[in-house]
Amino acid sequence: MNLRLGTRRSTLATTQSQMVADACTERTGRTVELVGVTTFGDVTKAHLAQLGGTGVFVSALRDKLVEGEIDFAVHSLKDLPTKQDPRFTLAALPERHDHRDALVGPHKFADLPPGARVGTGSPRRVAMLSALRPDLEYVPIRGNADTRIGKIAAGELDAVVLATAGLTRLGRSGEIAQIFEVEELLPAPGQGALAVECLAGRTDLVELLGVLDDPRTRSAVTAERAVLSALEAGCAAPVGAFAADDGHTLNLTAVVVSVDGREAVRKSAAGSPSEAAQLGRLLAAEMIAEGADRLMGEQSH
Ligand SMILES: NCc1[nH]cc(CCC(=O)O)c1CC(=O)O
Repeated sequence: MNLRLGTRRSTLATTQSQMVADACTERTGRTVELVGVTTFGDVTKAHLAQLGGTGVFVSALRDKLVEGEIDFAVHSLKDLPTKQDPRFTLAALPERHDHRDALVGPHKFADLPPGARVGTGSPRRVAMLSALRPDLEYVPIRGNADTRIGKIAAGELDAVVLATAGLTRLGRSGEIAQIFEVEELLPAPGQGALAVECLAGRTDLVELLGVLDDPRTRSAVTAERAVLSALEAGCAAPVGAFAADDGHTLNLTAVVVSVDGREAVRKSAAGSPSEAAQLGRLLAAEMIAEGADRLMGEQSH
């Protein structure tokens, strides 16, 4: 019997889901059918920061898992709330794509003239880019990559900032003017990684889908998300984190930035990949001791 894979209907989401479906068929021999699901995040026009950013793209897919209308779902990991929901399990975290953020538009970031308009819906991107170029105008935008990039041609914006992974999956990496290095712009925790989720009780599926899991991706994003969770920050908070697992050591860096980009608490730590969650929690505790929660607190009201 076909496996039913639930996916948001955006081009990026269906492209990502089809990639997972193809890998699943290739490795298990099972046929996978994509089932489109509309989520609240897809239909609301509100800015993510107003929505809190967490779960608006996820809950409708999870409802379909519970109702048995789909067997598993593919999310962008960075859209998945860090709060554990015991009904579900991450059966696989496939090998991560590029984790970095990209600038789309005719100019490199340093060449944008003062006052140039840069479109992004992410408080994290605004805070970190403001630290580099406080003289630019950061414009909140919503919608899919096509809509956002279209605003440049329409003359509404001079540039937009999007995830490299999303652009690459959409076949639009040719439009990237610059990829920001993590030293300039630390990515969202889990950015570039996909999450293959099913009901925790479906042990048959957990085992079958486990063939798609990449252990180094899992340890890295586990540490990144542990930082986010320990800071009690949502997906829309100005928190960046990136970890790399070379097979022996997990190297983690995280930052909390004030909205205006003027203050930041940035720290790094290294540890065993098998203790990724603890590494993230310990680093978050050190960051809070250095005032990260004060910066976080400023966001909350
Ligand atoms: N809801 C936004 C979102 N969620 C995941 C991605 C990119 C793909 C990824 O991180 O895997 C994006 C778009 C963006 O940040 O440009």
